[in-house]
Amino acid sequence: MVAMGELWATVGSVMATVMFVSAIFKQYFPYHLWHYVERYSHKLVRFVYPYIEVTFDEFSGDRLKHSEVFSAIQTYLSGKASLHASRFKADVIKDSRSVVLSMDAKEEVADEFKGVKVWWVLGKRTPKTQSFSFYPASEERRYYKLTFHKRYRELITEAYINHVLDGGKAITVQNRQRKLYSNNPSKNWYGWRSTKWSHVFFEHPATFDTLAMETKKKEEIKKDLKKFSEGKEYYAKIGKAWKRGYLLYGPPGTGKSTMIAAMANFLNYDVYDLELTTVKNNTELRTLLIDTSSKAIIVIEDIDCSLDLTGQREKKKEKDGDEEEKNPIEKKAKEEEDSKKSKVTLSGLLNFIDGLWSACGGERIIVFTTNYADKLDPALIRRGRMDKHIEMSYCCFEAFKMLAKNYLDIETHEFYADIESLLAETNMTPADVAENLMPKSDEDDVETCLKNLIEALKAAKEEARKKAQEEAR
Ligand SMILES: Nc1ncnc2c1ncn2[C@@H]1O[C@H](COP(=O)(O)OP(=O)(O)OP(=O)(O)O)[C@@H](O)[C@H]1O
Ligand SMILES: [Mg+2]
Repeated sequence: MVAMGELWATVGSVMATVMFVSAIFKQYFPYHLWHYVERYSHKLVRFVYPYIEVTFDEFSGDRLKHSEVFSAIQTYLSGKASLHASRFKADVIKDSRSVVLSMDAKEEVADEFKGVKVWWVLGKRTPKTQSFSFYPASEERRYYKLTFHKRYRELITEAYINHVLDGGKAITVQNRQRKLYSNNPSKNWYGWRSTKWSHVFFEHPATFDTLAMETKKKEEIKKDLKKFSEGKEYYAKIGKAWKRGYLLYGPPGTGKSTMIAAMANFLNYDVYDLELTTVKNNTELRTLLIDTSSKAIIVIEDIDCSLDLTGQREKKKEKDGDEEEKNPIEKKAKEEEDSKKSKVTLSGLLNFIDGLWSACGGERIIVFTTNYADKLDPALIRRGRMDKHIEMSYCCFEAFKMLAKNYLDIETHEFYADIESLLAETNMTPADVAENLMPKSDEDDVETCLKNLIEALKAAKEEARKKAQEEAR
């Protein structure tokens, strides 16, 4: 197969030389005669060399932009190259833990599509311009050359090339190292605007398998997320921006942040952790939104604490104003402090969630978390903005069984009946249950851990009883 490709490549080069030589002769031929020579020489080339060649350059148009098509082909061929080629170039991905092999220059890789054979070669050319460049290495331009029989022109130029591009993009998404972004304060200490988001690699290990909650609820959320991520056409059909809002509410330690990590891992999305208090105003909030990518979860944690979004801001200001008039020095200091505070308003935030700009980019999930859902302005969490409200509750027996399976590798135990009845009578968060299930030393076995949990549950029950008694008095 390789030899075949090489043979035709040689024939191709001979033909190219013939064309080149004839181009030189062109100057010495009368025009009307040359016209015939050219026509017949092309016919001859097509007859002898029945193959079509298509090249895909590494840089598109302005040379500064990497061609997405070239990258997709490169990724697609990396799998094929590992099977056929003998010289590779290795690239490290996924935080140095895996290596992708791609074909080296001049190496040929054959592929087959619907029974039709095609050949790919990675080539390099150096432009013969004398222009000065700061980046000498970038002068070298790489390209992929695809060769196939002209009989299959339609199949290859349409179906096969689409197949390669889709395949390449799918592999890129799979290998993508996801990122966790956080918004930077609006100015850095030089006084000029710094970049809007900074990121680290997202490596939270939480998944829906490790998340303890009732199976029915968990499956419902997974189904909802899957439907959303596959709903591009549906959202377009109903004329809605492709985004979905989730409100996660519940006491501290019930797994709200863990759930966000599980969602991101489930969907393979990036996470943008938005700290609202450092956003200066509504305009900056919008700029941040525009700068988020698609396939992302935008998170605003503890929304009730982030800003005064309950409409109380104006009243407070008026009250403060009375005091400040009496004390001009303090007034200046207060003004300075106020200027540093976020001026994001409720309407700015609502606009962020479902204003016209919110549709830019698409495929985005917005998650709010709060410990007190009833403290929030109803406008902020009405359906349509926050489409799904999920209560993260205290640990139930079903959630406990999941934690025990994950932490202790057990499905059942003679203590389970006691634990079930204690959990039904006591409120304990999954975070506390998990903490008790963790062995504290090498000597701690399953039984010790479960006993620790039972003791903690009994203590919590006793405490709750005393508290209720005191309140009744
Ligand atoms: N439902 C759960 N399933 C598995 N682990 C959990 C769960 N809830 C809590 N945990 C464990 O408890 C720790 C704290 O949970 P997490 O940070 O998700 O709580 P939270 O609801 O976000 O709390 P807060 O309101 O204080 O932000 C996590 O590291 C996780 O290990
Ligand atoms: Mg949290």
